[in-house]
Formats: sequence, structure tokens, C-alpha cells
Amino acid sequence: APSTSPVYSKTPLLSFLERLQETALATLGPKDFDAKFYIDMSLRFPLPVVENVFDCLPRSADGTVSPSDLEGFIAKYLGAPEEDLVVVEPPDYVPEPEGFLPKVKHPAVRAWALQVHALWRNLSRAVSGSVRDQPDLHTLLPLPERFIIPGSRFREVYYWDSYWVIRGLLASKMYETAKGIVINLIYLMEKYGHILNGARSYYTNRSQPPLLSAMVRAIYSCTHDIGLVQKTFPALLKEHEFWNSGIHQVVVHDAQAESHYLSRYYAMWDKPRPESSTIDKKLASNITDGYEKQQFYREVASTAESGWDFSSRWMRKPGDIMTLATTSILPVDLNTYILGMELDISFLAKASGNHGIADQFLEASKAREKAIRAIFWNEKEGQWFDYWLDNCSSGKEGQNFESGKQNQAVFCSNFIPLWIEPFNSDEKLVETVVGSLRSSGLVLDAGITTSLTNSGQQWDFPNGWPPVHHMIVEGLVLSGSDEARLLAEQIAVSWIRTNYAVYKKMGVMHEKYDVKCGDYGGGGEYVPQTGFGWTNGVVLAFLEEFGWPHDRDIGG
Ligand SMILES: OC[C@H]1O[C@H](O[C@H]2O[C@H](CO)[C@@H](O)[C@H](O)[C@H]2O)[C@H](O)[C@@H](O)[C@@H]1O
Repeated sequence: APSTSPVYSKTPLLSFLERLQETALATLGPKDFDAKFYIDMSLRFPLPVVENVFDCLPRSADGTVSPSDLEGFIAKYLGAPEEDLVVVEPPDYVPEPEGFLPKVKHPAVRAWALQVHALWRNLSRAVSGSVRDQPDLHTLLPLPERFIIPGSRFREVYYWDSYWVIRGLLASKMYETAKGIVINLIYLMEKYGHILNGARSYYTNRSQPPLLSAMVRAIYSCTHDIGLVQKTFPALLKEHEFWNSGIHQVVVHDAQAESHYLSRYYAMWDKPRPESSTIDKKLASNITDGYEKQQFYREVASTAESGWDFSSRWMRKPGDIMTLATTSILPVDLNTYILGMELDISFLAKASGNHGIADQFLEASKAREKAIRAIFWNEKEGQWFDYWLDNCSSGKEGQNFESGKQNQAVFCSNFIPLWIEPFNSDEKLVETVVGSLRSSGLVLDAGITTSLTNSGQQWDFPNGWPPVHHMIVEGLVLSGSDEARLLAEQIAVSWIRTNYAVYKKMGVMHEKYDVKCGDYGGGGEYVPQTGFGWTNGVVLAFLEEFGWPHDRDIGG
């Protein structure tokens, strides 16, 4: 049966660059090969001209081109990925902003924090004039404002990364740069109807964890810029609709026959991800049935939408990537973000004097809070579990809740609801969750591990990720409980020490860390990346919250 779920169409440019990617792998071999590099190239001439020359390159019987012919072709007809971007000096950057991290007293930590702050200059970009004038020649999308990239192979804006970039920029007092990022995300929302995974044409088929409202609220609480709130409002409403309609919405009826409306990840794509096309095709090469193949590709893209690509969390058989089933899972964290979105919209509407919308979204948040308690919360285990759906593509008809369908494996996402007010203000619940987090096995000497399963995927043991550390630590702090704050500080201190030790050893900030060894993280489909937007943001946010006294050892 053909897939009936929505699918975006692929542009001719992407199809061509995918062919180039395949040829490059066949010709140059797997050593140092990064599939994304080729899809990030731009054309120096119109596509028909470039494609015609490419098709006429001499090929051997197995279809490969000689390395020198391929390199000659690339040099003449294609632009290197970074040529799409201009390195720009952020106008609101100063080497030591007034009021910067007042609680950081330790000289070595302060010096390092200033170096991390200075990294915003290395990661600041705008799109080149050519991307704006001839968008058809580029996969990079023509964003209107300057932006901060994560770093290394991630040369474009990423959606959920931007939240922690913004939190760091706020600690760095770079308010205008932070606002520019939000304006860019609004542009994507207006143009595509949802905020893309990243600002490339190959990311149009999916979103990422939705945190626009959290970004706006964070900026508003530092700047009181109500103009920005008003500008963002239509995008916030559209985003809420995107996650609460169509294929993203699922109904679950509880034992009292009450219906709960929850959301899931579901990419509008059933082909290999263009940025990893060679990898996806190889993975799917043993699937002979056409529909099953499409379904596998959809699960892969939906997992990328979750931001956790890849993890045993999404696999029916933990460790076996062929069993990805992300569209059959109601994720705790996604629904937590949407609850946060509803509360943020209500708060921001009130701040703009729009009491009708404020009330409407407060109501929506109450329904979702109830749904999260009913479907995800497990009193005995003291955490919130993802929920397995029956195998179906439409969530509209509804499914009956069965407690056995909670996925009781331990993931750090099981503690993300603590980030949001209705949960972190519930004293009894916080006490239970603090206890279960402490005994979960997730809190290690160098940080919080993503899961307890070593699958070789990057969103699993022993990797710890900056965004998760921040949400859990901030949730514990917001609870106001002394015990929770102690745990929060313990986690933040060990995470900062890990980041510092690796920086001292290698001179760079990493995308993720191995929290078993206190080293940089690995696994997954690309080599360890440095830069790094959200890592820097979380370090600065933690140092702002907890400071670093003179007499606290930093190690390294
Ligand atoms: O190229 C493979 C995948 O890379 C991205 O995912 C990872 O990096 C992102 C940027 O830091 C981050 O947002 C995500 O959580 C990481 O897993 C990209 O987002 C994926 O869509 C892409 O397939």
C-alpha cells in the first residue's frame, strides 16, 4: 500500500546534490566522507548547465568517475559549503560586558567563561548576497537577519539549538543578536507553515522540538521588548496549530473515558534524508517491500524531528536502528514543550493586553497538564514515561490507555516535565522525582547520561547533552526546594568541570560529552563536532545561575 501520509516534494537541486553525494562516496571512498558536505554545496551556474556537465563526465563500468575528474568538476561548477555564508561581527558583542557573570569569582573559570563568550564571534554568520539573489542555486535558505550557527558541519541555524544559544546570548548581554534569531525563525514559520529543523531546503519536511515561545519569553524577561512579543505572536499561534492538528495529534482515552489530546513527531517525508542520503539508503538496502522502505525512511526523518537522532528510545528493539518507530510513540518531552508553549503564549498574551488569548491558552495548558499526568506519569517509578501507540498512521480515532504501554526504560527525557511550572511547583511531586532521578543511574560523575543503553547511537549512554542538562537543572532550581537545588548544583558543577577539562585539553567546546569518562562524546553517524552553540549557551547560563567561588576546584 502506498503511504497516505503527507510528503513534501524534493527540489531538483536536492536530487542533483544527492547524486553528487553518491558519486563522491563511490569515487573518494568512505574515509573522511561526510554526506552533508555535498548537499551543502551551491551551484556556480544554473542547474541544467551543471547537471549536463556532471552527466557527461567519463564513467567506468561501475558508474564511478575518476577522482581528478570529480575534483575538477567540483572546483569549477560548485561552491564550497561555507561560501554561502558571511562571517559577521555581532554589533552587540564586547569582550567583557558590564554585569557579566557576577558570581564567577574564580580567576581561571572567569578567564574561560570570557573565552566561551568570545566564541559568539566565531559562530556569527549572515547569508551571502548570492543566497539572497539566486536562492535556486543554494540549499541554504535566505534568512533575513544575522544568526549563530552550532559550528563545524552545522553551518546553518538549527531550531531547538537556538533556545540555548539565546540563553547564552542573554548571559552575554547580546540582546540584539538574540532577537535576530527569533526574527529568522518567524520568517521560516511564515514561509513554510512550521519552523524547520534547520535553515536548509532539505529540512523543510520536518520541524524540531518547538521552543520558539520559550525563546521569546526568555528574551522578554531580560528586555521587556513587547514589540518583539507582538511580532512573534502570529507565528506562536501557527506553531501551536501545527503541533495540534493533522498527523501530529493523537487522542488517547483514559479509563474514565476522558479524551486526552497529545502530540507526536511525524516528518512529512518518506525518502532518505538528503543530508544523509547515502547512509539511509545503505540502512534500508535490505528492505525489499516499497511501502516498508518508505515507512522506514519516515521513521528516520521523524526521529531527526525529535532532535534525538538517534537513540534506543525510538527503537522497538533497543539497539536495532531498523526497528525505529518514532511515529508510534507519544514523547514526554515534546508534550512538555507544548505545555510550556501554552503557558508562554498565555503569559505573553497577558503582557500584550490580550486577555482572551491568555485565558484560552491557560485552559489549553490545563488540559495538557492533565493529559501528561494521565498518560505519562508513573507514580510508582516517580517519573514520566513515553507512551507506545498502537500501530496506526492516523491518531484521530483515538486509542484506549493501557499502563503497560508506558515505555519504562530509563531516559533523561523522563525527567524533562520538571522544567515546566505546574510540575516544578508541586512540592510532593518534586520530592518524588528528585528521589527517582538520584537513583535512576542517569546521574554520573561527569554529568547526566542520556540513557542506560549503549547502542552506539549518539543520543544514548554514555553521552550527555547540553540541552537536557539545562532543562533538568533549571527545573530543579525553579522548584524552590533546597534538596532539588543541591542536586541541580551538583549536576551543573560536574557538567561545567567536564566542559572545562575537555576545553583545556583540546581548546574547543564540543557538541556533547561522554559523561562516564568526562571526555568529548562520540557515536552516531558523524564525527564529534565542535563550536558549539548550545554547549556554550548552557555553560554561560549555568555560570550565571550558580557562579563559581574562588575556593571551588575546577579541575582540568
Ligand atoms: O546530519 C544528521 C542530523 O544532524 C542534526 O542532528 C544533530 O545536530 C543538530 C544540530 O546541533 C541537533 O539539533 C540535533 O539534536 C542533533 O541530533 C540534524 O538536526 C538532523 O536533522 C540531521 O539529520
